[in-house]
Amino acid sequence: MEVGALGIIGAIVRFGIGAPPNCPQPRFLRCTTPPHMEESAAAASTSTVQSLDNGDGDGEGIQHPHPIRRRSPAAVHYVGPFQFRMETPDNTPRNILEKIVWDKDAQLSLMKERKPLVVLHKLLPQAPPVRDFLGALKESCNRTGMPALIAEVKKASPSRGILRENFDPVAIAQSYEENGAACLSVLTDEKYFQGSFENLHAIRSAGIKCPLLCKEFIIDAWQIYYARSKGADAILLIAAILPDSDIKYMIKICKILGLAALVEVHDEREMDRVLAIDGVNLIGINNRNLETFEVDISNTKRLLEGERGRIIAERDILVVGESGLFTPEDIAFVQNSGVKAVLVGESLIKQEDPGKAIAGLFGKDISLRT
Ligand SMILES: O=P(O)(O)OC[C@@H](O)[C@@H](O)c1c[nH]c2ccccc12
Repeated sequence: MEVGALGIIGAIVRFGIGAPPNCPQPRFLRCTTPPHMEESAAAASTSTVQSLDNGDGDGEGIQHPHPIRRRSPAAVHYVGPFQFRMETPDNTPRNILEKIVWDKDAQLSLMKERKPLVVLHKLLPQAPPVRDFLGALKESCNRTGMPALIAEVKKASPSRGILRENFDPVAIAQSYEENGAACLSVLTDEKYFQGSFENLHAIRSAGIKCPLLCKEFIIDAWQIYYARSKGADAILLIAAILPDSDIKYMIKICKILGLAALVEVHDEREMDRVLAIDGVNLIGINNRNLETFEVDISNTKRLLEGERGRIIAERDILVVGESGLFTPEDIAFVQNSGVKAVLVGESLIKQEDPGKAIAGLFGKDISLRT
């Protein structure tokens, strides 16, 4: 029952009430330990439950500070026969990325109930064999002398709305492949990007040879197994939403499953965190700030300058320039900054034939026909 009376709320805020049974708990990140990972995860001390900032702003309790919080449930307050939830800064998402992650958390609980990890694990032998995502990027880059293309199958986005009304994911994927894409990225988030795991599965089942990146907001190891069961060859790990320990742990799972992990960063701080993690061989620099949607392609250049660029070259890490690439000049700009691959959605998907648009974007035909 809703209580509109500000007076009551004011009184509660002022005087407080006894903590109800489900009062907000300290926030936790939860990461499921798959059955066969238990030992190695423990051995590597990549703990499966990490505490975050306790919220008082003094940094105490921070193990892996990052700005995206997990949802803490709104406290239910009781005033006589009334019951209501109070909106507080703790249970209201601060930006779109946080909202996406909180919604994902809720959806995931349902999906995991329907298909627990032990069940999912048993389905994996039936999944199509993994393809070499990183190898395909390197091969394409060597062949064309230009950044390899990861072309994105993307119907909509929260910043741009619907990008393409007449959306046939398999036809788009085929056209991308014929016209020189090295790999494909398939959005699977339904609520904000109108993607689906069915699209990923359909593309994989249609005989597409390009390795597939499952473009998802991964916050739980369960999703990696699910992506593999639907035919993914690579997954995305977004540094802005994952603590270092989860990134390390998830990279290990990817290794076991033979998947490539594209670790996405947006700023220097995230880049430095990721460079401190062993086993990272594929980094994406997102030119779009996922919290504000601002796009600036010079972000790619900035993050590859100086010491960071040197470390990346020394370790032979392949870097992908992501988002906001529209012209051959944009491609040349990120190539000169040091990327060996680009991830492109909007500028291709909006064209009548997204595959044919590739030659326009690169300023030349990069298909195998040449
Ligand atoms: O459509 P664009 O501007 O070409 O961007 C593609 C891709 O980089 C973008 O979709 C993306 C990059 N990282 C993400 C993380 C989640 C969702 C989407 C993304």
